[in-house]
Amino acid sequence: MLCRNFRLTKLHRPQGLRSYSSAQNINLSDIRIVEVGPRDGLQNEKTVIPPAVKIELINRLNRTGLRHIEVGSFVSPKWVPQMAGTAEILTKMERVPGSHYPVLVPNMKGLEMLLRTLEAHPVPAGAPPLTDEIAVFTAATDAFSQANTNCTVAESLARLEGVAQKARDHGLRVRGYVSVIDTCPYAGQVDPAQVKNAAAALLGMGCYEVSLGDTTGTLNWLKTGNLLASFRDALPTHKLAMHLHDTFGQALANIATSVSFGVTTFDASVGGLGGCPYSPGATGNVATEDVLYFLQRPSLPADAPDLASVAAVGEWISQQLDRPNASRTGKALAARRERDSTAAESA
Ligand SMILES: CC(C)(COP(=O)([O-])OP(=O)([O-])OC[C@H]1O[C@@H](n2cnc3c(N)ncnc32)[C@H](O)[C@@H]1OP(=O)([O-])[O-])[C@@H](O)C(=O)NCCC(=O)NCCSC(=O)C[C@@](C)(O)CC(=O)[O-]
Repeated sequence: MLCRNFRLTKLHRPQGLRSYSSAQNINLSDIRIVEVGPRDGLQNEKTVIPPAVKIELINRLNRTGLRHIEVGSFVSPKWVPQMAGTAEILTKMERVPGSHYPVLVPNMKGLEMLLRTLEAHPVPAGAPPLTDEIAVFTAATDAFSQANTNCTVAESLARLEGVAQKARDHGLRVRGYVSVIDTCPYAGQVDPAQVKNAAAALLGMGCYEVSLGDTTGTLNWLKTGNLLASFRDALPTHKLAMHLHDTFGQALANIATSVSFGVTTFDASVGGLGGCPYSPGATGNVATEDVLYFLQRPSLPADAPDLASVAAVGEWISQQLDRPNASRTGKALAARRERDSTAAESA
């Protein structure tokens, strides 16, 4: 079990840090998971996934206690075919009051498509909206931004400013992403100042939170610490989230470092689903099951997501996609379940 309060000692300070005033006591009950499996997890799959499977995935995730689930994208189906049909998913999936179901929007056309969907499907008074949140995304490098959205970072920020304004005018919350915070598959090592500038621009246009994407999964605990330390005094930590692909198996260590810097929101993907279509070789996000196991502690809040239920969803979706379960915790729990049931049968 992790101790309730996590503090880095002097011995563990990332190199180059003389003072560590941002290391602070974190109440682990404050940690929030944004489940991105239905969007980031599925967008890279090679075979077409029927909408019914995507809807069932979201419904099952709803029942685990996860309360923030990214459910799709209003992006060009020519660029990311797997995200076609997000409007249908929004209108057919179950919604839990108080939960958030963000969808990715790259431009005004995407936002208008979402607004038309909301208008065409009014919900009864008192029922939760189809969604109350969009996510906009940019990158730290022009090269990645061009590959992902066919424009430079400056052009994407100019485009997103109007999108964020209009979304907020329609009562939608806006979350932001910055991709390639450490290494860009096209431009190499990224200057932290580029990450900081992009994140500051997103916060400046009204994003309530910016999720920092280690798209290529190259961060380690020390680099994570140095990156977050470089943002001190420039970006409000409580408005930052970490979106950590687990390509090099470092995501949990990077979460531990991020927690010590006061970051309390982490994106994760059930079963470790995913990759990024514009980051060749990148694997999925850190698995939700692994994050829950990592954070588990003796007294969990009553409404915390349930690890066993999330692991069962990870098993189910891995079978649906005919792929190995990428969550180590998920695999360990499945093996334990099998062993217990064999023992029960032979008793
Ligand atoms: C941004 C564009 C559209 C620009 O793409 P473009 O080709 O420059 O767009 P355009 O404005 O020239 O339009 C071209 C065609 O796309 C259509 N179009 C235009 N906009 C839309 C829209 N919103 N929805 C549906 N269709 C759209 C438009 O109507 C037109 O259709 P046509 O006349 O040829 O039939 C494109 O590059 C795109 O969709 N990119 C999305 C890429 C994407 O989804 N990437 C993955 C998500 S980001 C990610 O995974 C990283 C993250 C967030 O997880 C964090 C991390 O890990 O780093």
